[in-house]
Amino acid sequence: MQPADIAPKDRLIVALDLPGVTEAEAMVARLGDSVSFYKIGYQLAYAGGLPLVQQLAKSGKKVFVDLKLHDIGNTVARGVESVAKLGATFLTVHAYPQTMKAAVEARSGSGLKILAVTVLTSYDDGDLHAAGYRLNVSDLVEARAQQAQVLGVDGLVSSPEEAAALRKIVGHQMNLVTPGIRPAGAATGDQKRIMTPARAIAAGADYLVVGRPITEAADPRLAADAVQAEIKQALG
Ligand SMILES: O=c1ccn([C@@H]2O[C@H](COP(=O)(O)O)[C@@H](O)[C@H]2O)c(=O)[nH]1
Repeated sequence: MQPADIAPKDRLIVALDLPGVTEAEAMVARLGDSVSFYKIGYQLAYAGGLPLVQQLAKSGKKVFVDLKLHDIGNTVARGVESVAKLGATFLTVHAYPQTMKAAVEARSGSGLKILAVTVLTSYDDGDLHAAGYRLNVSDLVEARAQQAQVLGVDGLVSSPEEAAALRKIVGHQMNLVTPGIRPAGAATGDQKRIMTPARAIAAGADYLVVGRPITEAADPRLAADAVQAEIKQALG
C-alpha cells in the first residue's frame, strides 16, 4: 500500500503490551473508535492473546503480530503460515536474509505483510558494538533495508530517526513502521532512538507504534486522541 493510501487514523498502532486478554479487551473498549490498529507482542501472545488477533480482525480492527521471528527457514515458514490464518495484517521477523526469504515465500497468497526489524529502537551504537557488530546503527539499518528490499519484504521496522534515509533507499515500495515514538514530555523508558509523532510523520514514517505513552496514561483515550491529532496535523 502506498503511504498516500493509508487512512490517517490507521497510522497509529497501539501496542497492547498488557498482562492478559481481559486487560487487553478492556483497553480496546476504552480506546473505542480512536484506534483502528493494534499490535500484539510477546507479553500478550504468551499470555493466551493470539486468539485476540482473530477476534480483533473480525471486529474490523487491523492487527500487527509482533513476534519478531528468527529461526531456521522451515520453522519460520511454518510459523508464518500459521499467523497468516489468524487474519493479521503485519508480522515481524528479524532482518536476517534466510529468515526474511523464508517468511516472504510463506506469506505469498495470503493478506499478511512481512515487516523486517532492522535494529531495535532500544539499541544505540554502543549496544550494537557490545553485541559484536562493527557497523553503527544507521549503516546496519540501511544495509538490512537493502537486503529486505531485494528479498521482497513488505516493510521495515526502524526508529523514526532512520525514516528519511530509508525512504531514499526503498522509495514508497515498502511500509516504514516506527516504534520509539514519544509525545513531548513522555517518559523515554528503555527506548534510545525516539521521536515525537509529528516529527516521525514528517520524517516519512507510515505507521507509528505507541505503547506505554497510551496504555499507561491516566486517560488512554485522551492520549491516543492527542497522538492522532498530531499525526493529522503533520500530514497537513
Ligand atoms: O525496534 C523495535 C521493535 C519493536 N518495538 C515494540 O514496539 C512497542 C513500543 O512500545 P513503547 O511502550 O511505546 O515503548 C513495544 O511493544 C516493542 O516491543 C520497539 O519498541 N522497537
